[in-house]
Amino acid sequence: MIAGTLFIVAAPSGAGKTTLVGRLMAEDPHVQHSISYTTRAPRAGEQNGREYHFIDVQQFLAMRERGEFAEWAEVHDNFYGTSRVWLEQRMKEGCDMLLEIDWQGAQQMRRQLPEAVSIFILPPSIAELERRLRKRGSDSEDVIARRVAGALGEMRHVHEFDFVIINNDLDVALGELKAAVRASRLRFARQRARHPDVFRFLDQD
Ligand SMILES: Nc1nc2c(ncn2[C@@H]2O[C@H](COP(=O)(O)OP(=O)(O)O)[C@@H](O)[C@H]2O)c(=O)[nH]1
Ligand SMILES: Nc1ncnc2c1ncn2[C@@H]1O[C@H](COP(=O)(O)OP(=O)(O)O)[C@@H](O)[C@H]1O
Repeated sequence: MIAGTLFIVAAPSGAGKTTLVGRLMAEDPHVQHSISYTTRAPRAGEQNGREYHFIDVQQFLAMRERGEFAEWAEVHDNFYGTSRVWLEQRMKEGCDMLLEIDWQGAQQMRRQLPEAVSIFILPPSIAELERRLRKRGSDSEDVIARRVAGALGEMRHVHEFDFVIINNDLDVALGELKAAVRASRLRFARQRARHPDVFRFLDQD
């Protein structure tokens, strides 16, 4: 059976995960980014089907009801979810998949695929996190305040992750992310050879 590795990247809003993942994808053609569904409004410059599939709450709840999400969560008053069909299809084809999801989604994915590799990105400090959210210029003051207030609660889940990367210097953090991906691929290939039964998630129809 051919199966890819599942990478989960989580971080508080503003830590730099989108920037880091974007750089990783540009350099590593073997990893595919799953495009989540969200009820959040698109930011300036975001395109439907590129950063996210933007849908309304009714559509999201209907998809959730039909079991179409491999995982979903409510984060900062918006719903986010990963398409189950898309994820399973790509992984069965042998693609390495990367999910940029929050800690709640990470917990749900680990229950289904304990071999998933999870990476948590930390900002150097809360003050720097706030500066980065301001610098990004995509959110109102009210939204920034809510994201900063939520960051500590999200960071309490850091110990649940396999790798922790502090995104202080971007190039250093990218190097660590690439090293984590490389190490996990090797470990995953060895595990898969020894314990094919643990990949039952990929065998479900
Ligand atoms: N559980 C889950 N969380 C998601 C998903 N997509 C995005 N998120 C998380 O939702 C949070 C907010 O994302 P977003 O609105 O894009 O803001 P940003 O993190 O500041 O770029 C982040 O923690 C994301 O990782 C998803 O499909 N599932
Ligand atoms: N290492 C870094 N040093 C300084 N600024 C950074 C760094 N990494 C990301 N940023 C900037 O911080 C802001 C938030 O980054 P982003 O990738 O959107 O975060 P997230 O996806 O985690 O919310 C962006 O303006 C980005 O350019």
